Amino acid sequence: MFTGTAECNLKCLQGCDASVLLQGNGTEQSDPANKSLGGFAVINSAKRLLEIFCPETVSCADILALAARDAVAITGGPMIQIPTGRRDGRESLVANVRPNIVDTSFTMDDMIKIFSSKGLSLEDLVTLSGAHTIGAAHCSAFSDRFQEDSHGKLKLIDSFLDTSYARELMSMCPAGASPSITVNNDPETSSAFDNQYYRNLLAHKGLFQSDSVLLEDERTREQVKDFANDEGRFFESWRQSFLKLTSIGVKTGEDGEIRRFCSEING
Ligand code: HEM
Ligand SMILES: [Ca+2]
Repeated sequence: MFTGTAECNLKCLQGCDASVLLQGNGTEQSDPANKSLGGFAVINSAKRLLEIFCPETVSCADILALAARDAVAITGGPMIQIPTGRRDGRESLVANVRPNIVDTSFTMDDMIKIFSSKGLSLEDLVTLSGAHTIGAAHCSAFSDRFQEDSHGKLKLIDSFLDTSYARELMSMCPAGASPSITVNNDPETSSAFDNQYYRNLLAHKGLFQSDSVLLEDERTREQVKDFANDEGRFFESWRQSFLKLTSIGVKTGEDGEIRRFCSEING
């Protein structure tokens, strides 16, 4: 018991306190970076059940951390025991989002800065980026890495991207495509939590610029190779980094509250 939340993607702004679940004008959900977040209904219904059987005991921050933990295990990743006892925040401000999250256009130095401000190391950055072995992304998150010329031919903007992969991405995300289209983060095994993400990086098939840079930069290249060659090493590192991620700025004691509904603070 704690005595943070895996709002993965480092959406732990004032600590992992489920602030991202709060609805209303000007909350964190109003930032475009949070537009694609989903699963709120699942968290809310878990909370509703818990309130029936065990009222005002389990925080939304714990539910979120445990859900992220379980998502990894269910898709074949390591099962990790994590402490509980996080309390929920009472504040959620859109202005706090931008300064605290990594954008896909960030350089390695930018990423290091944000990660270290949360107590996360370079090794944590490489490890936690491995979450992109599952899930999907909207075209807008990577479409600036290539262009389609007037003859429909590929023009590579980011030369670090594999040409045939870029061509595939371009055909899935043609100019003028619907903004709701999504593409798998891991083109090989998008529903399996495995080390394929790192193999993709070696093949220059990292979907986001922020993924590719992990191979490009010599400070992280060896770790990428290591994880690509040895899934056990990735999983072991994941256990440690995930535990750190879910412990960032946890509220305990008199700090925060146990929300009755995850989408709103207690009255
Ligand atoms: C290192 C900086 C990171 C950047 C720049 C980044 C960026 C992104 C972007 C742009 C998307 C696609 C969103 C969309 O278009 O819908 C995404 C998806 C995703 N990210 Fe990250 N991310 C980062 C780190 C992380 C971390 C640390 C985790 C978890 C530990 C994570 C887990 C995920 C997952 C699971 C998805 C797929 C979501 C889905 O399928 O709906 N990411 N990320
Ligand atoms: Ca995978």
